[in-house]
Amino acid sequence: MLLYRVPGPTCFQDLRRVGGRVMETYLAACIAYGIVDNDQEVDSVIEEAANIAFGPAVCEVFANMLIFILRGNHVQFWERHKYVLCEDFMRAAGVNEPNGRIVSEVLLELRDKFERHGFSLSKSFGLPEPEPVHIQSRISRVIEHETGHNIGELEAHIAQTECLLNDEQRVVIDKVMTSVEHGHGCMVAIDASGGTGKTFILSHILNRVRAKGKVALSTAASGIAATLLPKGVTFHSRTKCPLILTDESTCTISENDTTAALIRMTSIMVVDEVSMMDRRALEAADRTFQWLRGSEEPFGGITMVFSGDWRQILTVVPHGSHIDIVGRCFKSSYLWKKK
Ligand SMILES: Nc1ncnc2c1ncn2[C@@H]1O[C@H](COP(=O)(O)OP(=O)(O)OP(=O)(O)O)[C@@H](O)[C@H]1O
Repeated sequence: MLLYRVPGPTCFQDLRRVGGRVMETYLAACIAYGIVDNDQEVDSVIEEAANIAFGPAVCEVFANMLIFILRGNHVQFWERHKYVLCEDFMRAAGVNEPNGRIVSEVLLELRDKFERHGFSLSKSFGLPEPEPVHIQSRISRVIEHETGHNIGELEAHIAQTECLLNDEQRVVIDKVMTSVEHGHGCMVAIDASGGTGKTFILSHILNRVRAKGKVALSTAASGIAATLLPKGVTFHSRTKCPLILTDESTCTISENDTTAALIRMTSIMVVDEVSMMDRRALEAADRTFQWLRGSEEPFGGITMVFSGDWRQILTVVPHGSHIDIVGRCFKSSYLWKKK
């Protein structure tokens, strides 16, 4: 709303500037401009969101309200909208009233969103923390998703692709499997032209590691690339890597959350289309994994497989020169010098 009203803002503070005075909140700026009448408008945003979106998306709107708009009255705001936030989770669980588990599910959802921006449920907003028993059950579900594979199906798939592999593909797979089996924590990069079988190799490796009962995380730089990998998700979603990066960034994973538990159990992580990624995202993951796993090895000793084609799209650096773009690519990361 403010972007429509404020001409030529160059920073977020400009959006809150009304007649030379910087208002404390975006809501106060909206009220001063007469765009919204009062706090009730904020309530109606949540109600409107609940009519057109589902659970996690409504939680996203609620979290953004707390982070960017509301100043104070967070607990009352939570109490007023708790039921609406729980509705979708209640439907999924087949219950009519929000119970402890449902409320904890919503709080966990909100906690993830707050942590992405460096906030916490209780310290920043005074909201209750999810009950430990429900945190544990969520951890078990996520871990079950990453470990509960149909071994028979995996083995059949491995047998089918094993005989198709060419010599070059076998060299890469052997190197990676040796690292996983002996816990070497190697960093392996596959750089080859489009259509030469990079994703094919990654899928084969993932299947082989999973068939051995180990945790193999499959990620890619983009959502589309992630759909081509078995149980693939985006790198940002799996590692909770921030969107705005600096050379000191870390991922917003807290010591006791679900992702932390999963990272500690992980033997291998693959990252497809790495050529499109900002090296600082991978360096943030490196720092975070080292801390979570208490190891100074790159990525805390997890075997990492990076795949990409540097002849295709590279990292986007707005208004950047060739030197800036090359400097942001993962090829320029200090991580390669360490290993
Ligand atoms: N050894 C192989 N035997 C049979 N088919 C293969 C082999 N290696 C790759 N393929 C097939 O080749 C096609 C292209 O492979 P793939 O998608 O893995 O390439 P890619 O290098 O990841 O491409 P891009 O860079 O465009 O993502 C796929 O259909 C894959 O199944």
